Amino acid sequence: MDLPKKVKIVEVGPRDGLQNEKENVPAEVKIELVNRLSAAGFVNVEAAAFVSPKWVPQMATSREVMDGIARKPGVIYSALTPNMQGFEAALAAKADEVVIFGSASEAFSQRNINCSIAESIARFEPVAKAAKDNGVRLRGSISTAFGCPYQGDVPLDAVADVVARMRDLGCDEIDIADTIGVATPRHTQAVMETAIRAFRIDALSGHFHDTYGQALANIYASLELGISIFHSSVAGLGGCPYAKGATGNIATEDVLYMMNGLGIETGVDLDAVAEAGHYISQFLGRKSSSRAGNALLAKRNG
Ligand SMILES: CC(C)(COP(=O)([O-])OP(=O)([O-])OC[C@H]1O[C@@H](n2cnc3c(N)ncnc32)[C@H](O)[C@@H]1OP(=O)([O-])[O-])[C@@H](O)C(=O)NCCC(=O)NCCSC(=O)C[C@@](C)(O)CC(=O)[O-]
Repeated sequence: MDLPKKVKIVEVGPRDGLQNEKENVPAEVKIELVNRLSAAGFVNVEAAAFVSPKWVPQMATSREVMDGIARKPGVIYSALTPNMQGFEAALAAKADEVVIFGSASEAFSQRNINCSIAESIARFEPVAKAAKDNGVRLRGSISTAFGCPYQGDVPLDAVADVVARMRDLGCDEIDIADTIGVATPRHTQAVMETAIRAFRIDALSGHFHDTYGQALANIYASLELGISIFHSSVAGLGGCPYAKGATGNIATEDVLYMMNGLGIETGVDLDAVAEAGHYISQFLGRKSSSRAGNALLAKRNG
């Protein structure tokens, strides 16, 4: 199959990327980051999570962030919402899209959202209905679709089951997430083919962490199947608080460099993203983990 000519990159750095930072990242820094990212051309930026601040303290500034960003017309600003309390907060903060986040592994579901998979779907039902009633886009995210830090292997049937449940809730888009970055290309294709049998291919996305350095290869393997939505984090920020040792998402700059080389349109300005990556890395006091981002900045600086 030919590779897609155009892909959508969902920038998840301000949420997935920063949620695990030990040091408090002030709202104004997050706001500046989101503004730089929307200016760079992303049509979807994951900016907030309305979750319990006891569970994920870094996301406690989500309302401030949503209130402070300069909204660019046409950009979808997304927020995670595990339950109705989160949905009400996201609605009040004018999120364009809410994300219900479940798991293909029972053990991870318990650690991450303190309930079983079946209980999580029951919690998502009113959120999904409220999203539809209020004209808010609904995205479903499925963690540990390729492996679980607590349970190990995750069967394909378990992924198919959660994709079907998210579909039946009315999700506009469904993310297949490699939370701990263990997938390899053929495994990626097996999981994605399973998801494609249960949901529209043009609304399925790949969310790859880069723990074992496989994320770009997994994105390429997904492109070969026709998947055309991918998540990534500027400067490769991130890690999940409930997946010890897992590194960040694949760096956005690296994905853009590959897409540009393949002649696949993204609508995003790689240099502007590299600058945004430099901005947040300087704030955090460490080097960006994006190879392409670092190479571009080194070239710029002579
Ligand atoms: C789901 C809960 C809330 C259940 O947590 P719980 O303790 O079972 O919930 P509860 O309903 O019993 O409520 C307990 C307390 O939490 C409060 N609470 C309850 N809900 C909310 C809310 N929405 N916003 C703010 N506060 C809330 C509630 O008000 C109460 O406060 P208290 O009376 O004790 O003061 C909790 O487990 C939680 O917040 N977990 C957060 C998990 C999380 O954010 N994980 C990281 C994001 S997922 C991820 O990164 C993976 C992804 C998406 O990127 C894809 C991938 O790579 O895999």
